[in-house]
Amino acid sequence: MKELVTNVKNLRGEIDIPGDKSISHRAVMFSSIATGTTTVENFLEGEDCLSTIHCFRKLGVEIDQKGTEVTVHGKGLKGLVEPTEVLDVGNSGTTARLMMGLLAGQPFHSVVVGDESIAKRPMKRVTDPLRKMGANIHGRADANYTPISISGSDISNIEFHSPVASAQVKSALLLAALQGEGEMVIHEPAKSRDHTERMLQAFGCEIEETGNTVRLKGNQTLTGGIHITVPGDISSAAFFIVAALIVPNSKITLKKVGLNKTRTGIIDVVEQMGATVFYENKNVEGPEPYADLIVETSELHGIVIGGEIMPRLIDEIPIIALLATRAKGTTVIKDAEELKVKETNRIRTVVSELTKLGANITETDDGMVIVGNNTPLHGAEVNSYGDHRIGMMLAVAALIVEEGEVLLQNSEAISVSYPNFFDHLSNLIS
Ligand SMILES: O=C(O)C1=C[C@@H](OP(=O)(O)O)[C@@H](O)[C@H](O)C1
Ligand SMILES: C=C(OP(=O)(O)O)C(=O)O
Repeated sequence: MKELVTNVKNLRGEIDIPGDKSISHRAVMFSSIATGTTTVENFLEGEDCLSTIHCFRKLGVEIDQKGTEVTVHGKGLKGLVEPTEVLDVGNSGTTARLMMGLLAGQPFHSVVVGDESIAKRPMKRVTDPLRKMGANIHGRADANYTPISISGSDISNIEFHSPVASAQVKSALLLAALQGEGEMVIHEPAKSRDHTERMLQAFGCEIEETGNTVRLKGNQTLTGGIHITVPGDISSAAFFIVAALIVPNSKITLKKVGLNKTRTGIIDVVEQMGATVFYENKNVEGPEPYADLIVETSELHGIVIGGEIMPRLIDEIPIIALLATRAKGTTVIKDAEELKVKETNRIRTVVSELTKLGANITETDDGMVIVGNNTPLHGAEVNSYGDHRIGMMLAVAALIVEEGEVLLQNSEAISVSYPNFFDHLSNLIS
């Protein structure tokens, strides 16, 4: 149980936001299946990305990791070896699903396992289209849940209309398709993050993105020997963006935050609610643009959040819900069913834990309704339920609790995506 800092007077200073989790996973995966030695800078040392490194080591890839610097000695798509142990993805849905796509086309047997939370997360969204491409996959509930076993087979590329806007599904299919015959075409109902597409191009692959559709020809090779700079994770920055907006008299700078358009929904939302985010030192030269963000305390009003923006801010909904408790009027979050299949059912855990702190928040079938008006928050015992984003949201909520103490159970989950979160937070508190 961790006692959280409460009743903070202001936040000041700057933070180097740790590397983007989605890009760090992909940097290790794609450099492992590329030729040559690739170096990665500002890799996220969170547990999820370390799980990806462990899995690729078990597939015979030599990877040197010293803090945020990683060197991957690529094996090429045909150089991976059959693992003699299970591939443990820990708490990482991204690792599980992307690995399934890659392993579907490899000429060996492998087993993907994860923790208690992973064992409840749906894998059919990947299994079903992969089977249509010829994959041989078995697991609990017709391969919906881990442990999942995969016996590699010949892959034929298909045209697929994904029922969900999910970068994990899209990326898993692209990893299988790289090894397949013919052209793969994936249509999504809304555009999901496109880090895979950008990184495949950096490794010399040809991929076409038009609207919500991607096209990739099979039998391509990845040419490594490149250097990848991972920008700061906007999903991690989001906790400090909101903290600065809601703690009185605050002004902070968040350094080198990734600004890929498929991820910046949080900035659109805070601006629609009445805040301004200022940019400095913009860098648009590499495949992933980034800039320093300056955020200060702001007056906010409630809005409706739903539709095409959802994939652009899906991981930020817990912290947006907290922000909405500080806005004038009501905020409605809809079209957020995907939150039910994350590390926890995030609609339920956000509503239950913010209710314990005194917020006026109600669960709906596809999201939540928050009546803001600066409802005072009070002390309580709360729980992350092992979900890193719920833990960080609650630590930010505690900052504005004026009376009583806030105790957080399962705070260690935060190291999944932001191991030095509490150090960064205390650096901003004078
Ligand atoms: O591809 C990725 O790196 C991710 C995609 C999203 O999941 P879905 O693809 O399930 O929407 C996101 O929630 C997750 O944190 C990371
Ligand atoms: C949903 C998340 O990650 P994953 O799906 O990789 O477990 C997240 O980081 O919020």
